[in-house]
Amino acid sequence: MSFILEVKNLTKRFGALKAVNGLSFRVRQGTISALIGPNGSGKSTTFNLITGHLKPDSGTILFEGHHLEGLPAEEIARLGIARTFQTPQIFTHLTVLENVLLSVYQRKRPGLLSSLLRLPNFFKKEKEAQEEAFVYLERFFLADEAHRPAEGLPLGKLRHLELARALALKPKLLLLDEAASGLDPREKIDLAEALTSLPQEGITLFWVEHDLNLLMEVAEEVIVLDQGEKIAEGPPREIQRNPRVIQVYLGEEHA
Ligand SMILES: Nc1ncnc2c1ncn2[C@@H]1O[C@H](COP(=O)(O)OP(=O)(O)OP(=O)(O)O)[C@@H](O)[C@H]1O
Repeated sequence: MSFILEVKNLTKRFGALKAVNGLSFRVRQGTISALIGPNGSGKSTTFNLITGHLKPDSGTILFEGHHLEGLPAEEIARLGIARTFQTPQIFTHLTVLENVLLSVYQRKRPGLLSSLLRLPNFFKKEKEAQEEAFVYLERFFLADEAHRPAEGLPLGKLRHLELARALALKPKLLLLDEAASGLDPREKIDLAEALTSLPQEGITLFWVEHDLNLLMEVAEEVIVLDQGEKIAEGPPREIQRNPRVIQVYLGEEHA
């Protein structure tokens, strides 16, 4: 199996702090891989470097052989990387359906002229886009809420909506930044069920999550960070009994 993402010697400093320090790892295509570590260990910074929201000081990031370092976030998204955020990024003044439609349009980029003139082709494309958006809404249990404003949705629904938006971009790699945070146990199970089938559809998941029990259930490979450095990597069963990982997490509990 090939690697969809290869990170080598990645470093990001904020002043004197090395938030990510000489980090190297690879993510296999078609898997669920997890990135874990205590608070402040560099997980979100790593995600931000991969998606172009931050520029690395040094190191390389290869996505399907393309160098990502230095590329703008929009270009990286176009190559096939989508993400979700710790705080869901939703257009609250738009309806649930419109939020997902934006992603569908972003991918399809219908001809501007045909949209402006509302040519017959425009209405056909509009209908197709709506049908497509509903596929994602149904997948994340949002079809009944399609026409209500996103504002006021409970957190669980907002997380689902953000996932629907991300998947409507048809990414090859989806980075999940605490997608289960704030969800109740039932919602977490629904979320895990909706996400674990994605690798069979060719979508690779790279997942940061504080709920380690959830990740250990779904991930095939786990990378562990501490103070910006990789301290362990391997299948969940090995990671759970790795003395260094246990020490770091015990240290966090007693902090
Ligand atoms: N924009 C920034 N400016 C300055 N320091 C930052 C910035 N972003 C992150 N940091 C610092 O870099 C370190 C790594 O932060 P990061 O958010 O990547 O960790 P994390 O593992 O995602 O943490 P958490 O689990 O709490 O979300 C922390 O010490 C943090 O305070």
